[in-house]
Amino acid sequence: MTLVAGIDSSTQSCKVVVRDADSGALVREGRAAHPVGTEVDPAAWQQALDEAVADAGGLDDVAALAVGAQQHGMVCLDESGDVVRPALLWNDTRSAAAAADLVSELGGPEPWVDAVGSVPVASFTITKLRWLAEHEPANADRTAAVCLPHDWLTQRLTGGELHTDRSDASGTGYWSPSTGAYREDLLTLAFGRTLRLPRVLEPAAAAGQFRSGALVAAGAGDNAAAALGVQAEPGDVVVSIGTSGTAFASSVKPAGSSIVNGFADAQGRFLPLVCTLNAARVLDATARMLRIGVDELSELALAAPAGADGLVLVPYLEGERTPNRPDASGTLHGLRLDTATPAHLARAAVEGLLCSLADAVDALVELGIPATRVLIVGGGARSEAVRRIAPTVFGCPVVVPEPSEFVADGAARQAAWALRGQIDPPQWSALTSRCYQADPVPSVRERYAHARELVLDRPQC
Ligand SMILES: Nc1ncnc2c1ncn2[C@@H]1O[C@H](COP(=O)(O)OP(=O)(O)O)[C@@H](O)[C@H]1O
Ligand SMILES: O=C(CO)[C@@H](O)[C@H](O)COP(=O)(O)O
Repeated sequence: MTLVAGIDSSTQSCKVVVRDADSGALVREGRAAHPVGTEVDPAAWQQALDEAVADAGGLDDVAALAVGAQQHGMVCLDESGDVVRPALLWNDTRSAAAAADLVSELGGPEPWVDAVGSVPVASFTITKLRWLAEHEPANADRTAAVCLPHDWLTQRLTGGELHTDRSDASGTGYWSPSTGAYREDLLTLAFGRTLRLPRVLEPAAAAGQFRSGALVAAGAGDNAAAALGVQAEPGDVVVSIGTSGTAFASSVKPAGSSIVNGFADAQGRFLPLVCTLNAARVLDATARMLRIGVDELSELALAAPAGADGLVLVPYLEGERTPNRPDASGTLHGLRLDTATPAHLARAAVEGLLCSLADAVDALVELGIPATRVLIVGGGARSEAVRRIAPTVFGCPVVVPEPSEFVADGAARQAAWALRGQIDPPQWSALTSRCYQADPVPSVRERYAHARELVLDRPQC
């Protein structure tokens, strides 16, 4: 049996899967936690990767591997390749003002969509570089190269040059998915000068070799890797409920708007995507407030009536990216004596999270992306309440594949593809999934849409 490994270095943890290159069957897996926070020393990712690899029984017997990782994070390197400062992650909103400045300096949102497929918000690397130039000039001066989490880890595995792939390059704000070229003029606009950038590899290319001799494939941003992992079909919109909430679909043409990020995918196509900052951790936070676990939260939510008798949670607990409200806070509307119960709060949390993701799916549909099926993946998809309430909010049946580490799975599938050198990725066994159906309850989204406009920004401290 030929083995391949896939790595998911995501916001909260690092996961490793080892699979059969031909059938995709899972052979073994491992994981390790990442530090909390939106600013992380990349050495912590390396340490978690080493622990997760050990937990997965090592990689000595794999023939190829690839890294999927959280998108956008800014890893600055000096002339010797050493890290200049802790990486700023995709969910760090300190560069929100820099993002607004950059949008206006280029003449508004449309020129950005034309140039790089997306309008940069605080998540995008380019806005973090502007922030660095403005707030930490000494660190900016020391910076000779910039790369993303998957690029950095890939380089640590190969010991060679910096490489990236189309999907992660498309989240920087200085690479165009339409032309496949860097926009060093935009990097210069943001940072004042250009920097050494990773070489952008085609989907099935190799970045180098691991110390064991195994092939290291190009890797990808985590959402593009998940798209490879779920083997989505045309008409499928994938909704991922991890630390971030994302809705995305594969597209043969580039597609972006002021709300939809026009990313590239990991198969030579495109991946229009909408991302929110608040997803599975909305459930974690609500469970914490109620002093219960997420399984009990799910039971409570299912015990309350649809619409929670008018209690609405707008879940902007980390500010928000879509809509672009970096300073917003979460808000609870409709509190009355009868709705002041744990079950109502649990229901409002699940419905609020799902309403924000239904808005994300709508933004894709408005751009002409077909949504025949909605597939739900990510840690939050393990919640029975999420699965059963989702069709009432989305207004359509939802398909939930048997839980798996889809980002790591997609990275493993890419590794098998690069190893075999075929035109298309290998077709692995179809996923087992379950379809959830329920009557839509449109009033839930209507009330949420009203409440969404009423959130307050966090007070300045
Ligand atoms: N049964 C569950 N119900 C609700 N949330 C869950 C459940 N299992 C895991 N989670 C949540 O999923 C999140 C992790 O999901 P994951 O997709 O691995 O995130 P990421 O890739 O961003 O690190 C955590 O916040 C965790 O609490
Ligand atoms: O910023 C985005 C997508 O644009 C996020 O989806 C990150 O890629 C983080 O992903 P998770 O850790 O939540 O999987």
